[in-house]
Amino acid sequence: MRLAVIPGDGIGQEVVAEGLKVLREVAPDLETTPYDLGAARWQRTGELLPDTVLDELRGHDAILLGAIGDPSVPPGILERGLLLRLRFELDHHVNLRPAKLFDGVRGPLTAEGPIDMLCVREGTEGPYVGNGGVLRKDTPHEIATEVSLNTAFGVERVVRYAFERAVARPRKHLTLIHKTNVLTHAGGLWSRIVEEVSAEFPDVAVAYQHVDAASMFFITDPGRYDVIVTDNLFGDIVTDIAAAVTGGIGLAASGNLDVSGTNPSMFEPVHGSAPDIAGQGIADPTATVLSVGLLLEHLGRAEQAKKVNAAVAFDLSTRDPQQQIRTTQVGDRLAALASG
Ligand SMILES: NC(=O)c1ccc[n+]([C@@H]2O[C@H](COP(=O)([O-])OP(=O)(O)OC[C@H]3O[C@@H](n4cnc5c(N)ncnc54)[C@H](O)[C@@H]3O)[C@@H](O)[C@H]2O)c1
Ligand SMILES: CC(C)[C@H](C(=O)O)[C@@H](O)C(=O)O
Ligand SMILES: [Mg+2]
Repeated sequence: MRLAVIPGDGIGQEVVAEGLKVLREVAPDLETTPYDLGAARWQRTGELLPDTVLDELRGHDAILLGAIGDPSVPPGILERGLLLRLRFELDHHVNLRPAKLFDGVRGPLTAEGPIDMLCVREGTEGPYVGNGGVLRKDTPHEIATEVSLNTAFGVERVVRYAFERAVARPRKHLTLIHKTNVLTHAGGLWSRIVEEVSAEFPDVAVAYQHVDAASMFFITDPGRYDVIVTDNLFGDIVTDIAAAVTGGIGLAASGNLDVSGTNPSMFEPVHGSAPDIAGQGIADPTATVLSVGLLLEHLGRAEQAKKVNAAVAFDLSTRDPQQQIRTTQVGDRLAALASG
């Protein structure tokens, strides 16, 4: 099996090195090919994602990505031209983001009790599609639009995936998060499709919350959530909140999935390139290592994934929260634990 590796920018480089350390311990047969994509390549050559590289990536079984984005590049160039282009071209319609409070991890909340949610964020539509523009530029009457695109096809496939995940979990509970009281066109489509698909999953209890109220409950009562399904932008925002309440963005893993299996799925930490700490060796690589766990699970290597997840769970249960993270030390420890 072949894995493409895109370390990308900032701490992406640092955390991917540690993710690979762990991967090599549990899956030494996985062949890895590094790809130099990101700010440095763009600065050097003006290239973001050449078509030839995209074609090569398609030939892999999966992709591991660190982070994309750099302060030296105007906002959006790398994010849209590289990261989102990968997600769109490879039809990563499910952006899967688990958020679990591991034993031994103290979140910032006073609320007690387990947190174990699985956010199914739509990945190829919504306001992310670039459907907009600017009129009367540089006048006092400038108008900017960013229109959210929601197709019945796109919503149905992500909603169906969320139900399939929910029915396989003990609580069998699914929450749709949207803003149907204001975004009535898109919200109406999402609500209707959830209702329709729910008829095929009578064992799954369905709840609905507006995204503003949900953002509050993520902090006051996160234990109420099991599986969540939501659109691309709401999903981006609530998964950073979910990460914060489960110990921080350094622990949050994700998978961008083409559920049909036509294209390679891509696994990455939820966090970005963190320019504020890049190069200091203090980024937590755990989110990347957990993303490696998701990747192995996706490739049907459940035993190897279990080793990775168990290594993280043990390490987190024994970490001293007062001690400053050293990226390479965490990676070394996780690799040693995973190999045992
Ligand atoms: N998937 C991605 O590649 C991705 C995701 C988010 C942001 N970005 C990009 O990254 C750049 C920076 O964005 P941002 O600052 O809004 O978000 P960010 O996630 O990079 O950083 C937010 C905060 O979290 C901290 N942080 C992030 N990851 C950490 C880790 N592993 N360990 C410890 N602390 C960590 C950072 O130091 C920072 O204080 C931007 O260019 C943005 O577009 C990329
Ligand atoms: C960098 C950006 C395009 C990306 C997103 O919004 O999806 C990031 O915030 C994420 O969560 O992966
Ligand atoms: Mg985000």
